[in-house]
Amino acid sequence: MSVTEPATIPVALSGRSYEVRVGPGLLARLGAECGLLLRKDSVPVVTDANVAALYTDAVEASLAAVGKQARWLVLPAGEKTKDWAHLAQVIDFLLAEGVDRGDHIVALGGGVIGDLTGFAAAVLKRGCGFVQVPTTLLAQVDSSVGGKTAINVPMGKNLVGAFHQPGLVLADTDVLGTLPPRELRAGYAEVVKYGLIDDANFFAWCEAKGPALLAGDAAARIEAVSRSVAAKARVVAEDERETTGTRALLNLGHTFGHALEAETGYSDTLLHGEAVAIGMVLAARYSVRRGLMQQADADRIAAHFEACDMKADVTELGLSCDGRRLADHMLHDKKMDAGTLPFLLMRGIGQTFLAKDVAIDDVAAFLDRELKS
Ligand SMILES: NC(=O)c1ccc[n+]([C@@H]2O[C@H](COP(=O)([O-])OP(=O)(O)OC[C@H]3O[C@@H](n4cnc5c(N)ncnc54)[C@H](O)[C@@H]3O)[C@@H](O)[C@H]2O)c1
Ligand SMILES: O=C(O)C(=O)C[C@@H](O)[C@H](O)[C@H](O)COP(=O)(O)O
Ligand SMILES: [Zn+2]
Repeated sequence: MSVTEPATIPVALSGRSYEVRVGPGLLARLGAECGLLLRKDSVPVVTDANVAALYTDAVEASLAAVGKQARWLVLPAGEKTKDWAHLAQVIDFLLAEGVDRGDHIVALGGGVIGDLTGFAAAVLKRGCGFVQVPTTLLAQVDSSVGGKTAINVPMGKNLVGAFHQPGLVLADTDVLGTLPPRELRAGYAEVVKYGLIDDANFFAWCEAKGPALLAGDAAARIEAVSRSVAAKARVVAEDERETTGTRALLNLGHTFGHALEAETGYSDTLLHGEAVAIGMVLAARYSVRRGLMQQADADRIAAHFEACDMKADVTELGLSCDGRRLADHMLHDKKMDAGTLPFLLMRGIGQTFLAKDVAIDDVAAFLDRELKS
């Protein structure tokens, strides 16, 4: 077991603050770290089949160490699990387990398990507690923090959900060691996002350390997760429910990205983080088209993803649709407001802002050119 102490990052919300603990060895201490949040002898744990195959024993041992027993619900892995049918399955499981409103359940897995279990916790008896134990880079740097929970529906991504904050987040950076390289890269896109939003120094850090992080550098992983969580915690503390526009900054690349995910059917063809990476490059290029950003900055972003062996260009997806079709997907975006769609654009690296004067027809024309170039 590692002796390195975890970093503790508070998410300061009025009256309901919680901690995100980041570091190696946390999974082995799950039971102890949760402490009084776990009130009963049995602890419902929702996970997916890949994670269960790797970490069942560690979780059971850590709970046994504090006299508790895990009760498992193991779901299929993948984005398609974030749907109505699996939501019903989680809720039926929690009801059968006799979960009360004051209890905490455990979401052990990536963003799919976290979003789904968090949403189930939000609606179970009008809200029970939950602990996020994120096991992907994406979930550690982004989805486990901030309380956005949701499922996908045929009309679009995350269209049914709730804001429901976890009671605790435990990000064990050791578990990233078993994550497939493709998933690691997808999660890394959301790390780079924080640099692009408002921290050019962090983007430069990504350029310097990203390849090492992806290759397995443990210190770089801990630093990336800690800095990303701190950045997200600051934004969420300022605008928990995305009402002032501050939290919308976290959506950089997502309007394009979610449209690409919809077009590829939420399949393994395109992971969320992969869509976000391409979406951020598109946002940068569209910002150049509007005369807001230097071409060199947009090129620098694409070059960084390419240096990390990631797709940066939408043409690499081989889509057969046109720009209008992608723009039509965007009309289901939750940022839509009285017929207009605010867009996250950039004046430079680390200078993202919410533009409210973007015409969807112009975006469709831009995408047409990008898809053909
Ligand atoms: N709520 C939010 O704020 C927020 C933020 C970003 C993304 N999201 C959502 O998160 C989802 C994507 O999450 P994700 O990228 O974590 O995908 P995921 O949950 O599907 O996990 C990716 C894959 O990695 C496997 N896996 C997980 N941990 C592992 C480990 N330690 N070792 C080996 N395999 C492991 C999983 O079984 C799965 O096959 C999307 O639905 C996205 O919309 C939500
Ligand atoms: O936490 C947020 O706020 C985000 O926007 C983080 C995103 O990375 C994440 O993908 C989120 O689920 C997207 O939110 P949505 O409101 O566009 O569904
Ligand atoms: Zn995202």
